[in-house]
Amino acid sequence: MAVAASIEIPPARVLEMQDLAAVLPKGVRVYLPELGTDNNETFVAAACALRAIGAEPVPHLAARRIASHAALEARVARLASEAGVTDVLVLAGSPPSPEGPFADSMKILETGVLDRHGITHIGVAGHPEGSPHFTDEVVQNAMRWKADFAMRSDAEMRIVTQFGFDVAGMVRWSEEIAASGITLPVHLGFAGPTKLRAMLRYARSCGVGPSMQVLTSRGNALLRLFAGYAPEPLVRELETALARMKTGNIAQIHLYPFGGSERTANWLRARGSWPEISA
Ligand SMILES: NC(=O)C1=CN([C@@H]2O[C@H](COP(=O)(O)OP(=O)(O)OC[C@H]3O[C@@H](n4cnc5c(N)ncnc54)[C@H](O)[C@@H]3O)[C@@H](O)[C@H]2O)C=CC1
Ligand SMILES: Nc1nc(=O)c2c([nH]1)NC[C@@H]1CN(c3ccc(C(=O)N[C@@H](CCC(=O)O)C(=O)O)cc3)CN21
Repeated sequence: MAVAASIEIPPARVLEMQDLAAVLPKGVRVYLPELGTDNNETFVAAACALRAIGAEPVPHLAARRIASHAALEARVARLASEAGVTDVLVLAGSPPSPEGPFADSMKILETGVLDRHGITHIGVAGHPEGSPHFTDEVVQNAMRWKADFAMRSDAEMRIVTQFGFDVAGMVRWSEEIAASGITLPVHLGFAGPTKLRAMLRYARSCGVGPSMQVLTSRGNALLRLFAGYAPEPLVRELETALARMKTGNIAQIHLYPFGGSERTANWLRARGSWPEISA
């Protein structure tokens, strides 16, 4: 069976899209990344547009980009009250040093602000292949902290991973965290079908490194130089693995289209990852 999928589309792009309802099915989670370029107005408008077609807006809250407690409160309050947002993804965010009082996702979670505004679902980041920005120990401690927070919190939490290309590694990592007692569902990140050049540029800027070797070793199937990058073989490989897995923590996949939102959406629909979820 086709694995279910969510998608990530920058808020400004959501507002530009001509016929959202034709591109996105009801019930699908649409993450709104914080790229440091969109203000509250744009985030709220994009979340409202998604809500209006029956999709589930999931704005990112990037800790390092939030200037103050008041700014955090204002963003969450508006998203919740004006767009009915109940689901967010809390991340460190890209800046190497914080712009305000929040250095990491934990600092946001512990404010209680999400709870106060009726956020019932929270995603946090997972890093199956580590990151050049921090050590494995740092990321493991963070994962443990997030799992402990999930036990204290009323919100339903999940792990959303950075995109990668090494499916065997992602599956192994998911099994390892389950074995270590972290029972949160995992949504595995993949780059959507897009221009090769765009995908490579983002992989570089997002610090996706080790699993890039899979791309070169798998050659033609993934990297069709003229057609671009196609994730279908990786997602097929995941579906085969899922059918055999004992731990059931891999709940779905999350797509990063990097400029190819419609293309990613059309591919997900065509492959059966987007059955229409009735309201
Ligand atoms: N959908 C998306 O946009 C995704 C983005 N990411 C990115 O992965 C990075 C890590 O984020 P999280 O796992 O949410 O971290 P986090 O906020 O959960 O923090 C975990 C630990 O890593 C440290 N840390 C995080 N970023 C750091 C950096 N740039 N330099 C040094 N230490 C750092 C924190 O201080 C903390 O100890 C962020 O840049 C985030 O934006 C990861 C997954 C998905
Ligand atoms: N460490 C890290 N930092 C990040 O900023 C980051 C990650 N990881 N992981 C993935 C997410 C998703 N990111 C992005 C980055 C750019 C666009 C973006 O600007 N898209 C435009 C232009 C695309 C193009 O290059 O053509 C769009 O219109 O979709 C979307 C998502 C950045 N993200």
